[in-house]
Amino acid sequence: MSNAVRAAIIGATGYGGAEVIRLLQAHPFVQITSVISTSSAGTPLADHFPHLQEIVVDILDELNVELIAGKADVVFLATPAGVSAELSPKLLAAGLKVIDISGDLRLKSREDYEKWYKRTAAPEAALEQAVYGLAEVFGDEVKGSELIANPGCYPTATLLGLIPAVKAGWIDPSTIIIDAKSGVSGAGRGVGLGTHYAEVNENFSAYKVNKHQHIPEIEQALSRVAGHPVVTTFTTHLVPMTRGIMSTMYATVIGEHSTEAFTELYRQFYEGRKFVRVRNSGKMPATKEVSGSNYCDIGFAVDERTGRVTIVSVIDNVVKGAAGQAIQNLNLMMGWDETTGLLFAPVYP
Ligand SMILES: NC(=O)C1=CN([C@@H]2O[C@H](COP(=O)(O)OP(=O)(O)OC[C@H]3O[C@@H](n4cnc5c(N)ncnc54)[C@H](OP(=O)(O)O)[C@@H]3O)[C@@H](O)[C@H]2O)C=CC1
Ligand SMILES: CC(=O)N[C@@H](CCC(=O)OP(=O)(O)O)C(=O)O
Repeated sequence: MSNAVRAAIIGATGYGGAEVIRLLQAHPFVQITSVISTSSAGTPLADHFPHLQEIVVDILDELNVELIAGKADVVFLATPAGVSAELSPKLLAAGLKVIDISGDLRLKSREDYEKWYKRTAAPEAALEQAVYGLAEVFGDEVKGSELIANPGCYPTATLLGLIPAVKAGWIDPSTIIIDAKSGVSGAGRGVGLGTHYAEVNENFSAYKVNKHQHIPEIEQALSRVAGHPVVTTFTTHLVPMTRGIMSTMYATVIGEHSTEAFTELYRQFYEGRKFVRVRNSGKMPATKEVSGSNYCDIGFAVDERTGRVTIVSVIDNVVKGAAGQAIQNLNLMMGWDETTGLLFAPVYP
């Protein structure tokens, strides 16, 4: 691969970083040239993730911008909130393309970021430059860009499920309620009481109610599409499973639109976009049916009795909700087919 794009992954010892590495191993135009850790530099990646045995470079590098610029063309940041806000401007200044999987560059308003993330926001210039990489909706802006704010896992499932209906004016945005559930890998690899086996197994809990950092991200995108400010109710739940997000959304239908009509509207909206699969009329998707893949599957049911539609959208949080969509965005940035290296079936059962 002499003309391959050289990729570095920061946060390689975490779930998102490991998934970027797993997927890039099979990418025909990308070569991994650096896997980076702040806590374990000098040790083999396989000590942390024995499933990643055969990558070309397997000793973890330290985090050093000059070192990265000498080895790579593009950098994936799979790092906790706060890291990219400081690091991305330095990586860009060193001539690198940056794909940030964290939430640091998604909100255009510094004030919103500081309110919801409770951290110092990235510099204004970086926020202005960052393109929100919801590939199936804003993919045209991703093409040729240098800095991508990869969408959050919940916003990916939710926005892909809502945007066509909002854009068409078929649902009243002020009535939207989003009921979302995630598997535990969404919380990352770090240990904590909230993800302890005995706390999560055989349990089902709501968390961060009205406080979740993805609320402003969802509202920002819906407002942009609707053309006026939209606020929503968004509740997240932790499910005792490893991967997967299901976002169940309710809204009042404007006008007369059947389940079949919604199905057709979404099929037209996502025509030619391989990673969104609209289920046959009235059929609902399940998380296992997208597990390990870059697909987002969507189903609908209009209730004529209440005048509301129920929209169910599922993704794998680590793939379409993070690493897979990040690589889809790299494909778009580079002018490659967006599906390059990503067209594999889900793992089932
Ligand atoms: N898990 C998921 O499903 C999704 C996660 N995200 C976001 O992606 C990011 C990564 O998530 P995830 O992989 O789950 O988290 P993990 O906790 O599993 O991994 C994060 C990694 O970041 C590294 N890190 C920690 N501090 C620093 C630092 N100061 N500088 C550089 N690297 C650091 C750590 O590695 P080391 O200590 O070795 O440097 C760690 O392995 C987060 O912002 C998360 O919110 C987004 C969508 C979905
Ligand atoms: C199950 C679980 O805890 N999920 C995490 C998802 C975090 C995430 O992806 O955070 P950013 O998108 O903001 O980077 C959460 O709800 O906070």
